[in-house]
Amino acid sequence: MILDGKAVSEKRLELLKEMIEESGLYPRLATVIVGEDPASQMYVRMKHRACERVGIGSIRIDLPADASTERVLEVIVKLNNDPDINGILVQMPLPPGVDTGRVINAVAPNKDVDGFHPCNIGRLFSGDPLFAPCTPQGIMTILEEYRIPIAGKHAVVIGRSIDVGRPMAALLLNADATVTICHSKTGDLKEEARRADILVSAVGKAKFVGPDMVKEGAAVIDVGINHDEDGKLCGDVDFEAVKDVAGAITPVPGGVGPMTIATLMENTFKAARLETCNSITAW
Ligand SMILES: Nc1nc2c(c(=O)[nH]1)N[C@@H](CN(C=O)c1ccc(C(=O)N[C@@H](CCC(=O)O)C(=O)O)cc1)CN2
Repeated sequence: MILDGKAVSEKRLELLKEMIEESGLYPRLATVIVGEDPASQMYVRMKHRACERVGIGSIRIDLPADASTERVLEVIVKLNNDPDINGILVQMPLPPGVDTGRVINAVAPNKDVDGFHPCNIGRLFSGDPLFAPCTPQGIMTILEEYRIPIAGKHAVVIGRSIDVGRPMAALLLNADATVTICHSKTGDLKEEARRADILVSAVGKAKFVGPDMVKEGAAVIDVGINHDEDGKLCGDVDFEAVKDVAGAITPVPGGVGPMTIATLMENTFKAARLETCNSITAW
């Protein structure tokens, strides 16, 4: 079975549009992009288009590639204090001259719709998430939509990044999976992967996951954004070789990517709702 992330994202965006209309709220997202990286520029454009589609207002702040960390922080502090802004997204990766950690820590946790702030990561790991990072949360939505069982299953996450691998593991754990995180120093990665009922690959290497790493019938989730030898977009999984072994598999494109954006929209609506009902004082 192909897990069609594009179709799920379309469905979720339509539902969200109705929910926003019914709420009478007008959520607002600010994006901050530093530099001219073409892929980042495209993702930010996609995010603003999605905002327009569902009824979220958005502003975009462009900074030059040579912007200092202090300049980026200045922009974030202003957005934190702007009562008209519910969500703040700083497009990643930042140029090497900008201190990513300081930037992430500067975003107000209640506006952190990317879920990268340590407070949000901490809440996620404590089993009480507020904003979970969009890519792993989007994957949970795909699994839920296709009714892939998680509780009691063995999930293996390949990759331990703070934006995907670690939060993915926390979300799966919160859903009662038994979770293994694998990384570059894992002894026998193939053997670990082969034990997975749910295998998530967030490595960033084309064709990293082959059929010999997949248990018959497993759900295989591909987070990779790579290009093959012909320059064509592809994931970490050798899709053609794995699809007949896996019970379910996400394609690239059309799998996890669109869910990242749909989840960002959902998180932004959540931020607006939380502000309205003032429940955020729990911070
Ligand atoms: N601040 C953030 N930065 C980044 C995030 C993030 O969640 N927050 N994730 C990625 C990039 N990303 C969103 O920012 C993203 C990547 C891919 C897609 C997507 O829909 N891809 C399409 C293919 C598009 C194409 O033609 O290349 C697909 O997979 O079908 C959306 C968002 C890193 N940075």
